[in-house]
Amino acid sequence: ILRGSVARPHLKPYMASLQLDGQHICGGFLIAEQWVLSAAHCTEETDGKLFQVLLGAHSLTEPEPHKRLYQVRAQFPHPGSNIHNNKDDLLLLQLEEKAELNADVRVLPFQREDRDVAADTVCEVAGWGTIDHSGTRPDKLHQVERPVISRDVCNHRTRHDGTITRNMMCTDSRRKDTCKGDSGGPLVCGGVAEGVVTAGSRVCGNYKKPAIYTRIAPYADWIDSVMASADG
Ligand SMILES: NCc1cccc(NC(=O)c2cccc3[nH]c(C(N)=O)cc23)c1
Repeated sequence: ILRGSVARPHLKPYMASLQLDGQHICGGFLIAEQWVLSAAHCTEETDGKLFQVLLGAHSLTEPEPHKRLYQVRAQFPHPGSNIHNNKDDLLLLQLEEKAELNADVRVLPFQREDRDVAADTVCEVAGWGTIDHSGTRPDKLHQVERPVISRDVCNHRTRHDGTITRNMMCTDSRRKDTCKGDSGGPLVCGGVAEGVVTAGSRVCGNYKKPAIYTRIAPYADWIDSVMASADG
């Protein structure tokens, strides 16, 4: 998160850190007791290894009362996701067991009504992604508020030039923005997850490249079917 602030500890109890060998790779969030939603692109450099999921954390390194690292039973990238574009950039992770819910570990509801969030709506995004252009990685969760921009503005020739589909949404990226390592985290508007951070053009903090999110509502049926099929 560029030019945001340190989040209030454990006030975003749905936040997950997807890790490999103890290193934060991507964000994610708890959508059910045994399920985390993130971005499919996060698996690009994992060489087929399964993530571990850290829940209940504010600091990535310090001991905290309800912090716990969960093993992942299975990962389900959306079948339409691919390395060449941002389409269907969603990843479902089934935890090895149900997460223990408490004050620091909570499920975040996601939007099921497929209707665009109005432009200028101020939403919030959090993550342990890089906090400056030198690529400094924070120990503590950061957050930033960003206004939604319309798909027409985001698709302007000088911005994302028509690549933003109706399954994506954008927020203004002038100065304050998401960045490397924030992918997979939720864009929260009015207490509901409306989008999932996608790296898009990988650029951070440049107003010409607004941040891109995969809208969740269009994928509610896919999410429900994967959870139902795997839960048995
Ligand atoms: N503001 C939009 C936004 C949201 C989330 C992430 C990103 N930017 C990256 O993720 C990124 C940036 C720079 C080098 C990079 N290399 C790699 C990589 N996977 O090798 C990713 C990146 C941008």
